[in-house]
Amino acid sequence: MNGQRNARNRAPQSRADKVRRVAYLVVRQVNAEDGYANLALNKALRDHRLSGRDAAFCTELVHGTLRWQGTYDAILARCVSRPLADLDPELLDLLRLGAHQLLRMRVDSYAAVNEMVTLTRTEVGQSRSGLVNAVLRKVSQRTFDQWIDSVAPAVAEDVIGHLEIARAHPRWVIEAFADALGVEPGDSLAEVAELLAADNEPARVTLIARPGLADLDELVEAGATRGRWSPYAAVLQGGGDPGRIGAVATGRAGVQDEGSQLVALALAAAPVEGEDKNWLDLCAGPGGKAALLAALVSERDGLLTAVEPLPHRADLVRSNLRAVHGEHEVIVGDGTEPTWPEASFDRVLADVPCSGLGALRRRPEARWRRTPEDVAELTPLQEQLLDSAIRSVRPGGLVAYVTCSPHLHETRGVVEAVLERRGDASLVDARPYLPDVPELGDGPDIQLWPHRHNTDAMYLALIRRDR
Ligand SMILES: C[S@@+](CC[C@H](N)C(=O)[O-])C[C@H]1O[C@@H](n2cnc3c(N)ncnc32)[C@H](O)[C@@H]1O
Repeated sequence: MNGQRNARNRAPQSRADKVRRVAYLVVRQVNAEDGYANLALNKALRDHRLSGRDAAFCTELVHGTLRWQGTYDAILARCVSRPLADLDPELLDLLRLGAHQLLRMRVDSYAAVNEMVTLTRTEVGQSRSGLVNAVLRKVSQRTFDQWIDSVAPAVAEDVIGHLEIARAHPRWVIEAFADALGVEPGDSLAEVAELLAADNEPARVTLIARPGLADLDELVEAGATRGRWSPYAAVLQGGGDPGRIGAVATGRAGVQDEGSQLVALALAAAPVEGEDKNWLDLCAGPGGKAALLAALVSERDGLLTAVEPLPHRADLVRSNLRAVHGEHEVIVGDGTEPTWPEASFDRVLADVPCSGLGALRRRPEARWRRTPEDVAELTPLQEQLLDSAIRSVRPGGLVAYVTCSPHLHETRGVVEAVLERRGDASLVDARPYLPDVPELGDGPDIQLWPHRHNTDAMYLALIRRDR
């Protein structure tokens, strides 16, 4: 134990050593404490003052290792003589980091093995470095594709089992995606495979020039390129810190996936008869869609009410709304227990808490952490929130039910159950309100996809309250 503590205090040898050590500490934190990779990584980059190429290398190490964890575990299981569950978790994370460098990064094998052996020595002790050396040397003897051929089931025997390893997604997630894409038993899974590949690419940083507050040209001048369908979207090619752009720093612009912009724009574009000044965002935190809706309703001389139960997320909503004209209200409260009279609003957004299976590009660890039970636990709340949204809208008004998950239990399952139970609201075809966006499906609802639209897999159902 003392040896370990002393070893930990030893200063890392070189720059590359230092970056690998930071990546190891982040992966450890994520796996040991159920941490969020993005939060832990950003903090570590700041604390250790890593920037530029070092930050990029560290990010790829952390994100890649976590994203491909299931695949690396299948490969490592072939290279370690005992069950992986019997290894110290620290050692397993070091091996995963080594496997990622050897199989999916252009790191020289000799350097990758040596650096990981040195890191093992300083982080867990000399006695384990021999095992890391031996295992990583075995890993380095094959390419990624050769390992997949060796450890994944053959496509002809078990195509989902093959994708599970070759594309690093749990079986239940692949099955849920296949269902949502309408794949029938016996159909090809080629499109599912495309989707899984898209999930393994980091998402681009997309910005929004909030309507009436910032001009898209401002973002373009700062190096972004125009989005494809949202008139307010711009993509920061090559990433970079959006906070350096003045319009983002002041809240006139923000960071928001184009899919997230599109579903809010569809809600705003669909016609309602009569007054159109009171809009509600029932699940508002952190406030990306709230800021867009508030900017749009301000242009109609109306106001947005935003509801969020978690105080720190309600603060984020306030911050996102800070540049928008008008006295928009943020209520810290539970959307299932309205403090406002029934039928108070002309338009309501219910962007409900969900499994997030549509945003796996952004959260590298999430796919291994989520379970089918999470989905089952969320659907009653999703139904209550949709029910509350319909109660809150006036007859003739519109509700947008939105998830960043394509899982059918969270999307159509919830909508069908609530509409059937209530009997006073009906689906509106949402597709005409995103006229330029291709491949929206058979309607009346809309499902966006990373592999088709290069957005998160956002789902939208537009619902009109009939009476
Ligand atoms: C998918 S996020 C919303 C994202 C947001 N619309 C945006 O674009 O930034 C769902 C939000 O619902 C909140 N939430 C959870 N339970 C809720 C409840 N009972 N009523 C209202 N909001 C709830 C969560 O805290 C979370 O902030």
